[in-house]
Amino acid sequence: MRIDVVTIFRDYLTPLDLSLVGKARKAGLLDLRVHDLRDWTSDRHRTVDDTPFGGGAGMVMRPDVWGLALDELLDDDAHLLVPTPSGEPFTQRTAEALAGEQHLVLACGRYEGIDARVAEHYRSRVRVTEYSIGDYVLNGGEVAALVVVEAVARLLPGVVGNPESLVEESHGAAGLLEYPVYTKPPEWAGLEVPDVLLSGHHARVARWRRDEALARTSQRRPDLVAALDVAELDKHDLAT
Ligand SMILES: OB(O)c1ccc2cc[nH]c2c1
Repeated sequence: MRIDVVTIFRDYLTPLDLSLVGKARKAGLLDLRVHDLRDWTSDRHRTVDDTPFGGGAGMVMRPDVWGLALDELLDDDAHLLVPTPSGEPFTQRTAEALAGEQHLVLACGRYEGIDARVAEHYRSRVRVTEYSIGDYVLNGGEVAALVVVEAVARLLPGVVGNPESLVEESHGAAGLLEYPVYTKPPEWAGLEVPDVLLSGHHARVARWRRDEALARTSQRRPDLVAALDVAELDKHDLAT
């Protein structure tokens, strides 16, 4: 997979040189390129923004500069992703779908956002998705780009050491939050590990984990309970 990220703050993306994503890049599992939008400017001040039509506070990112960048980076099979607080929710299902694609291009906005004609223009050429990572507002798209790249990259074959660890995560195929996890020591701060986890009885452990996942989901995310797919619970041995 190739991922291009376009930003005016390249240093925001340096965490992608680290840990699993960094190792995946070095191993050739992910071709990630970070670009400075200002490289497509031609004026002395390398200007990427201007005042908004219709008035109002702040500045808007210019479509002409973005157009030069995206014309160069987008090929026909690319998927243009534009982080924005006004986008559709980015979820684990979104990450799973994107992990099967060949080329993602992330356009990181700043200021009051990118001129709306950019997304409109490229919809005639490539898939364009404006997405939100949550109901809060950041100062730009770079953090959202970090979220998307990590959520997608970890699903690529070979990136996570043990693919089994992807199966029972929160928001997995069964749609549940993950059960609580424990490790040594068996007692800490006067708190003990649940006996069932020390029993060596795998069926009981699986049942306990299913029950805990359901309880946690009901308590913390009742909205997810409504969407639960019982068939999926059966598949993942999370049914009764
Ligand atoms: O909250 B966000 O994910 C987000 C995304 C893009 C821009 C551009 C200017 N502010 C932004 C916020």
